[in-house]
Amino acid sequence: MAFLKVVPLEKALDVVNALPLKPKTEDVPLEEALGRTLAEDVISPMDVPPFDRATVDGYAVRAEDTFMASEANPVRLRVVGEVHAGEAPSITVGEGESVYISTGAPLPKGADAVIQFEDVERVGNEIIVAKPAYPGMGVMKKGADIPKGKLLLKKGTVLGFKETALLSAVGIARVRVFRRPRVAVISTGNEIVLPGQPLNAGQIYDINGRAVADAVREMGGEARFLGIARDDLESLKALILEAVEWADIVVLSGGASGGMRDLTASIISELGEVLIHGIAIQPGKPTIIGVVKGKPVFGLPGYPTSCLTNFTLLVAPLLRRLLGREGQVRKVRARLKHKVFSVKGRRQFLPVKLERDVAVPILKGSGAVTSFIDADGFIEIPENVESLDEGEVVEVTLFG
Ligand SMILES: Nc1nc2c(c(=O)[nH]1)N[C@H]1C(S)=C(S)[C@@H](COP(=O)(O)OP(=O)(O)OC[C@H]3O[C@@H](n4cnc5c(N)ncnc54)[C@H](O)[C@@H]3O)O[C@H]1N2
Ligand code: MOO
Repeated sequence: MAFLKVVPLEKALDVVNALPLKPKTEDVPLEEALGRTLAEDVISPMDVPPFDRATVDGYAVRAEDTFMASEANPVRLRVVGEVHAGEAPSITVGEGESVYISTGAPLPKGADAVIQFEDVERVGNEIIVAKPAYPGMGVMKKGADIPKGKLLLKKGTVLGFKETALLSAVGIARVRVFRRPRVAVISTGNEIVLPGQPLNAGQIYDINGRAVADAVREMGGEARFLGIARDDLESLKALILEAVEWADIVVLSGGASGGMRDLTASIISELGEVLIHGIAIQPGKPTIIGVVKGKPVFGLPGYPTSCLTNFTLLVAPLLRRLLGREGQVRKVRARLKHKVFSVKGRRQFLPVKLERDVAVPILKGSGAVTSFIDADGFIEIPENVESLDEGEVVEVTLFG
């Protein structure tokens, strides 16, 4: 077991990458697919529209019958029937004929255009056409919207309302998606109280429990907040054991004082194995990565900004792997608003706010929750770099 034997971030990421977690997939009904990630490409099984369809209410005609039509010499066409949306017309439009058609109805055989009713004069059983129609006028061709066989959505796509609309259009009722990774979340500390309860002297509200659980949900995972473990061995042990029964990943945060971090680490090593205890990063040095009953258990620092930065660095990649979204990290380039100094020997992840293409460093420190909340992302300052200059181009990794 490695008690606070600080390792470089690369080593910690290697350990995370080597964790034996594989994405699982499941079929879900379309009405439950919103926010899920596609586990396979979706090809259109049909043409949309499935038939040549009138786009206006009017008269289906053979365009060539109207080519000579003009105000001076209008063409008269006999109306030989009607076709409405939802019907399958058996009627055929012959030379000199037309059929009344409503928007959305299939074009009858023989016809190749629809003239909207405003543009003709109906006299008894005839229409008077004073302007030529052209083939395809007033018609949406079969497959013009979505052709059969088209690649509609790629594996790894997160389904939003546009995507579920597209799936509806082609009649797909079930989709294969990645199973939501299950993350159990535990806060620790005698001073931590759930919002809604009164604060006694020395107490503060739990931020990390809510934040980690909701970050997991926002990413598409399933989170269960198991509560706050008091700083005693048995209470924490019981919660970790409960967590590994259900979860794919367990995330703990905090623990009053350095002593508690050791307590968390010794419980993990008693129940399983501690793989990492201490990473040369700022914030987030006192981070633990362990395994209990085959499930990864992360012990993140108590400071909310440290906790959430390390969630982003270590836990989020694992969630992306399970969600089939590897590599979907958004980065932008920006210019640093002013000079900043860094901690030597630790790689620093400095929260920044973006104002157009300018990155404004947030210097409240990891003890402030607003360091994280006000930030749009963070910049990375290598261990051997002590400062970055005003105007320097930096790469900002965006949160969320
Ligand atoms: N002597 C030293 N003290 C500290 C050092 C150090 O190097 N030497 N490092 C500081 C840094 S950096 C961090 S990060 C923290 C890490 O401490 P722990 O991970 O053991 O966490 P705690 O001590 O429990 O908590 C730190 C801080 O965060 C608050 N906290 C904890 N959990 C929550 C929660 N769920 N929601 C909101 N806030 C939480 C807790 O009350 C503490 O104020 O250690 C520093 N000290
Ligand atoms: O290690 Mo603490 O997480 O620097 O803020």
